[in-house]
Amino acid sequence: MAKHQFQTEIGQLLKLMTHSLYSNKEIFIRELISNASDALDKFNYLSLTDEKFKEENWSGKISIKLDKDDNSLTIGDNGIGMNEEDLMDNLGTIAKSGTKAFMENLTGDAKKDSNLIGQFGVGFYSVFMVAEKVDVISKKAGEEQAYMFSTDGTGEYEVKPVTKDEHGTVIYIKLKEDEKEFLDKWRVQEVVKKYSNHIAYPIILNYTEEETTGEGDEKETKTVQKSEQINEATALWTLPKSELKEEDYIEFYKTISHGDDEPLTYLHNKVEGANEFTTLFYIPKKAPMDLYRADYQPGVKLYVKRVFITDDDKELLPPYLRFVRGIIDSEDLPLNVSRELLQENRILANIKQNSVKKILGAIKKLDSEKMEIFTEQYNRVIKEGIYTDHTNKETLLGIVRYKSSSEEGMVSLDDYISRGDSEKKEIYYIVGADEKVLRNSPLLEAYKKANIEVLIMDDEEVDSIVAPMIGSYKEWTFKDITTIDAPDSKTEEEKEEISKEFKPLTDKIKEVLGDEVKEVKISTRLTESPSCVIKDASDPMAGMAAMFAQMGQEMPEIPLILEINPEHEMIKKLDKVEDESLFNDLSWILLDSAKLSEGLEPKDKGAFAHRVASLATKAL
Ligand SMILES: Nc1ncnc2c1ncn2[C@@H]1O[C@H](COP(=O)(O)OP(=O)(O)OP(=O)(O)O)[C@@H](O)[C@H]1O
Repeated sequence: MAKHQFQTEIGQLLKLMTHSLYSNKEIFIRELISNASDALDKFNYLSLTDEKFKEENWSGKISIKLDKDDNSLTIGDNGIGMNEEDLMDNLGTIAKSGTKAFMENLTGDAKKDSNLIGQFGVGFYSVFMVAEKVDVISKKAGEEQAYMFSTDGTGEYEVKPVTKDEHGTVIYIKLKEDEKEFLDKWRVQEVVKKYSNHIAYPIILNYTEEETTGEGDEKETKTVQKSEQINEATALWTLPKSELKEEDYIEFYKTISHGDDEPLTYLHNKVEGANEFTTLFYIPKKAPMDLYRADYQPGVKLYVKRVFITDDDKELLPPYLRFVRGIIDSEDLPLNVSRELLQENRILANIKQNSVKKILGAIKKLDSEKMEIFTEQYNRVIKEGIYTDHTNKETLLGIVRYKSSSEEGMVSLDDYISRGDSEKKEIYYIVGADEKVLRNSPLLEAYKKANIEVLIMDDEEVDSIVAPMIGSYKEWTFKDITTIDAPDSKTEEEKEEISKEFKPLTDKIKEVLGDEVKEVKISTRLTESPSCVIKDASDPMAGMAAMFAQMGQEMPEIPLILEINPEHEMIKKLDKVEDESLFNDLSWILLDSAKLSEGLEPKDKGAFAHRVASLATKAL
């Protein structure tokens, strides 16, 4: 018999499970039933679409057997089953994306780790919280040979051929001494009812009971085998909303998410008419671990008339809604709809469109406390949606939140608008990587002085691409404050006059800085700082910067314009400096310190430091 080593990550996971960081041991039943139900779904589909698997009288069921004498619990299904390779691939390794990240996040802090496990969903391995030894006996539908996968959860497993009549899987669990509660009929029934009541297949509990018959001398006690169905066996989403309680939805969510968290919100809709379908969607409280992985696992399952079709179609919802979990069940799609052609299917396109509207509607309706959680977890993917989903852009703009120069926390665009100038209808923003740098940017000074709110977009990677293409929201135009004239109270004539007055000075600074700046001009946007740099919005490259960033290429250098504050002491004095080398040093310092305030680097950091030191010495 071949012995195999578990993949390293599984070894770690098993250790965690056997030491049971997870307070909720009963969930192993939920996980095994959920796997059985998936296996039944898969066979059900085959039996309806593939001649080879059309069996007379097949009806999927899950059985649970309790054996007190043997101290064991067995869970079986007559589903798709696994062959030798499947057993090793599915149970001996974890292919699931995000596993590595999950393992890396483990800290050894039991409380934190158990939360993480809840989020990760441990599936089959949860059995090791209660098992001393596990045998998985399985026969794949359409194949002759059955196999047994055995392990005691200590790092090794064995696989050997065995005999088994029916296709499907039987999991024999030898319970640890102190886990006898799971041999109790009532306890198991309670757990099944709690989590798996609405699994679509019947769950049959087999157990023994002492039965006494007769009276007096005739009295006889016998152990009798009993068998009863302990769940409702109706898919939850097929039931009318009026029959379902919040806790039903929550427990069902735990089953499909394999976690212990409650969802942030859920929405259940039955659509009737030309196209009939039911959707049940959940928004998790915590973003899935693989949210930013290209190989993320989609969270929505497609059913056709209650027959499972796929859980691996990334097109059921737009990619930016990849955090949504749930079910789409269509009455109109053909059962044998080709999975490759799903994308082009008009019925499905219609369902998708409707689903997106419903999901976004539900998000918009979240109360402020839940919205805060939502923003924390999903703001970034909502921005992705703004960029990619033109149909729903306006709704998504109603959901996205930004930091603000005048308000605490995250603000909505609607709130911004309610505080803004309804004549001008402009939404001001500044993008950069560092919130602190942005908040202290000299470019903000004039806005602060004029009491104008500016959105602080500090998720540069995303915002620098998304913000410039927003255009407008509710007819309010987005304006990047680094590329527009600042608000001020001076008239054009006044500005011209000051510019003229300072022209000799700005010309002289430009001469010193040469090609480092495109232009030096007088600023009306500054109140406290002597200078600032802005990007030249008229440069064709400025408009293309977002495109470069999106293609993952380095941004082309956009020429900078140096603006100086004519009211500032330094500028007033600089106008009178006659010492040429001092004038040069001060000109460079004006530019380099302005760059630093915007999070940009001086061209020659050494020279900058040297100039500052030499000036400081002079000042002493
Ligand atoms: N009863 C079963 N019948 C057939 N295949 C099974 C059965 N139980 C498990 N498997 C296979 O083993 C794989 C691993 O199961 P496991 O519960 O660890 O993870 P999962 O179900 O894929 O993930 P998650 O539990 O997070 O959904 C399953 O994807 C499935 O292919």
